[in-house]
Amino acid sequence: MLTEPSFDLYPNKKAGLVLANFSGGQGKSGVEDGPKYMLRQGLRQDLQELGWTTSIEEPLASDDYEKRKETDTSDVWGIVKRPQLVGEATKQIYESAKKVLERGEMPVTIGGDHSVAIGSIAAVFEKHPDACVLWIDAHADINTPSTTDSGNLHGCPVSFLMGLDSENTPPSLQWVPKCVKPNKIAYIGLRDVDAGEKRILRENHIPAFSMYHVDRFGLNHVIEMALQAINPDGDCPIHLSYDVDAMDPLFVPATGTPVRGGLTLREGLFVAERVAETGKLVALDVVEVNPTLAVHDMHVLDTVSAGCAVARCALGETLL
Ligand SMILES: NC(=[NH2+])NCCC[C@H](N)C(=O)O
Ligand SMILES: [Mn+2]
Ligand SMILES: [Mn+2]
Repeated sequence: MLTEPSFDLYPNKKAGLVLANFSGGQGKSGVEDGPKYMLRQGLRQDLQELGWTTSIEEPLASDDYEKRKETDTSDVWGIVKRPQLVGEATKQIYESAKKVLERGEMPVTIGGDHSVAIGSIAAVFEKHPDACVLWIDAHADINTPSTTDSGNLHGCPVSFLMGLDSENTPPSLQWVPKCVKPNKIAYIGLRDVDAGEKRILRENHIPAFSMYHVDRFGLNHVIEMALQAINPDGDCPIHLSYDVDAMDPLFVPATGTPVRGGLTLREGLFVAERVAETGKLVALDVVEVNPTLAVHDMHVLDTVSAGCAVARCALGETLL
């Protein structure tokens, strides 16, 4: 018995694909090609077959961010790499996601590295201040400019959205609204969390479920606990920010920071299906697909298909 998912916020089933072809939040190139590969894999047709009308936004089309990433070596702020580039790109993504929301469409942001969620989440909270975030990831991405070891901003988006350590926010990211409260974000899939991040999670009492919790309680129960923590009455819009590295590299090999011991492909899709079932999905990010890092074609296909499947499941694909 399968229930046809309803999408309370989008009764007309309209979605806007925000192509966030951006790699500046980390060092490796190739993740900017995620959107291109996922579209080539048929993502747009897939969603249309599920009954969604889709539009496309290309917020980064007017500037060559990849070129600037290669050439502008002066874009640093202490240890933080490319704050100017990330600040500008995420602002563009924010503007596009806002347009999509204003048209009554669901922003489906296709990365790109996970820094792009700064833009999509900022836009969602502006329109829906009561929203909550489910962050599916091997990583917490909650480093601040003071705690980051890598200086990569894809490891920091949550800290900016929460306004943590805001006196150390690079000027180019000071536009980011401090919109996410600690009881409005939950994590599932964590297994590579930096020491400073663990401290932040603990001090702010952020509900964070690692792979240990998935094994201890089972994924179904973990999802219920996560939703209960951030959305106890079940009536808040849910932003699903999905880093494909939450799934095990066996299933999703072509990603920049793979960590073994992750969710199976089925578990990864179940999370998205369960969120669809709530009827409260307000926005989706699918990030960190990096086709360049595949060592053979099968890796590309596995990773890109997994990313597309996450989007289909979140937007209501059922297993009839
Ligand atoms: N979105 C990601 N894949 N993030 C990985 C972050 C890794 C590490 N914690 C860092 O700060 O650099
Ligand atoms: Mn990750
Ligand atoms: Mn991430």
